Amino acid sequence: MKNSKSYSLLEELAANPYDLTQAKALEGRFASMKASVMGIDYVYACQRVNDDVVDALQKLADETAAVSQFSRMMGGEKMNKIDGFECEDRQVLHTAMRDVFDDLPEGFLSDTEAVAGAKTEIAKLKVFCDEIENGAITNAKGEKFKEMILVGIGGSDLGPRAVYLALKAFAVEGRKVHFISNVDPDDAAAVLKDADLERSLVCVISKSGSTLETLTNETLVASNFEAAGLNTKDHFVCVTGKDSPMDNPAKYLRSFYMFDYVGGRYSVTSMVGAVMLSFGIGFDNFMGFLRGARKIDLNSQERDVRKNVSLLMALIGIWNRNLLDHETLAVLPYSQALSRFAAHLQQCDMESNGKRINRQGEAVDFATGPIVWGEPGTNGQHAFYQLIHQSETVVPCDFIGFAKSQYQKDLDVKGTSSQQKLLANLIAQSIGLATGKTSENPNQVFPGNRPNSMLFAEQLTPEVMGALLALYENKIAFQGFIWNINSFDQEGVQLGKVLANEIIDIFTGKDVEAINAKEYLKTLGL
Ligand SMILES: O=P(O)(O)OC[C@H]1O[C@H](O)[C@H](O)[C@@H](O)[C@@H]1O
Repeated sequence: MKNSKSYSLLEELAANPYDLTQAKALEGRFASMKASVMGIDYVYACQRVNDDVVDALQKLADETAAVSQFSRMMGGEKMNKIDGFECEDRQVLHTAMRDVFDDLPEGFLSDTEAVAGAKTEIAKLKVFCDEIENGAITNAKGEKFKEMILVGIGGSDLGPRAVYLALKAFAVEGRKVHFISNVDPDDAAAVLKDADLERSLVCVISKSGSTLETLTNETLVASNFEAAGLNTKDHFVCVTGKDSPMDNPAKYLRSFYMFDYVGGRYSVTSMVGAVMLSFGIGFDNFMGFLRGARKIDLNSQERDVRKNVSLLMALIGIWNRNLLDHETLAVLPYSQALSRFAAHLQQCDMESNGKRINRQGEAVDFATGPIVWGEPGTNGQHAFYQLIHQSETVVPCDFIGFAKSQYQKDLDVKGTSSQQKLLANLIAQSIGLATGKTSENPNQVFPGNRPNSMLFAEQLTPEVMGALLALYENKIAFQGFIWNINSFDQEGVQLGKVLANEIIDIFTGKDVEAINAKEYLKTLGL
């Protein structure tokens, strides 16, 4: 990236980034610095960019062939690899999971085998949902199921949970979904205390079929069902990779499949999200969610960065990370329903781009993925906005807002509705962070030039949620393409697993060296 002509131009422009604090700095920018897709507006007027910077970012995208790499990814080229070294050497085809709408315009051609696999699983799921709905599948007493317990962790929990909470307003009447992810026994105990096991399905999700936490929790939950005299075969469904250690249809009421070319953190639009979401919000709403994601995949094929929203988000992120040297990204949804969206993006972004070597196995000499964090507004304003306004650390922010609430239950208090109060705070924060404020009192100076963007839609519907998810998934992929790193493996999680297994061996009395662990355990009295 750094040896491209466009990068040198960007470095020159970064020497004097647009000053958002100057008088009338924002005038006329909101309309001109806006890219829209599917009724979602991406407003970047409060970023420290001008047209010259955006033109240079376009050149960077072109020089690094970002959009053509995206099409090669969709077409099935093995993008998950490191040349010359042992690696996963896999295709990356999460976009094929939503390329299932024959009425949507043909974009880049998706890998046909992956699309066929997605359609097969979706058809299987539709039958399952109908059988649950019409009572063809019930518990031993002939009662319909009304709860589902999802057992999974990482990509088998974070994305599904974030999307379910985001769309809980569209929940099927009378149905509830619970989540068990942590191996901490209290996580399962709290759910099992509340759930009505007799009326519950359990959806065990593990792509590898070998994740310690999930296998442990499956056994723990199964023991509770058995203790209640319930046959797990009547209640447990499974989502795993074909032929994984968990692939055992005889053991489950139903088995659904995900594929090795769908990374865990990109798997919400595969059966990993589908089974629980279709139960929780209904199959049609799940398909609406998929449709929104597909429409973004089509928009992500635009070569013009002023029209390709996820590419524009990626490039502005690179401008902030590499040219302005800002280390983190705060995702601040002014929507309580998106309470776990930043948590999902932590895995999707940081597990994808928290890398230090490029796709040729060489150390990179620039920063890569940002530290992603965030909480819904207005709550965050009462927690960490002091730092983002006045500390020396500049935190670029992604605001997310909606004109209408999901439930449309509101009340005018002192002349404004709660939604209006929410939006007033959202827009005030975006402007305040950008323009800052001078004062004679040094303690009341707001330096401003805190870059931020706004993603804004009419309402958080299943389709808009699918679009939001894909905007960030595709942004992350574009950044990896431009940085020339492999965004699709996760070697960094292996060391912890190996060390944990060594300590588990100590607990089981096996004779292992593990000097550090033994001294640590002794110090802690364990
Ligand atoms: O779905 P599983 O195979 O159980 O994996 C669950 C998670 O395990 C690890 O943490 C991986 O780094 C994640 O990418 C994955 O989502």
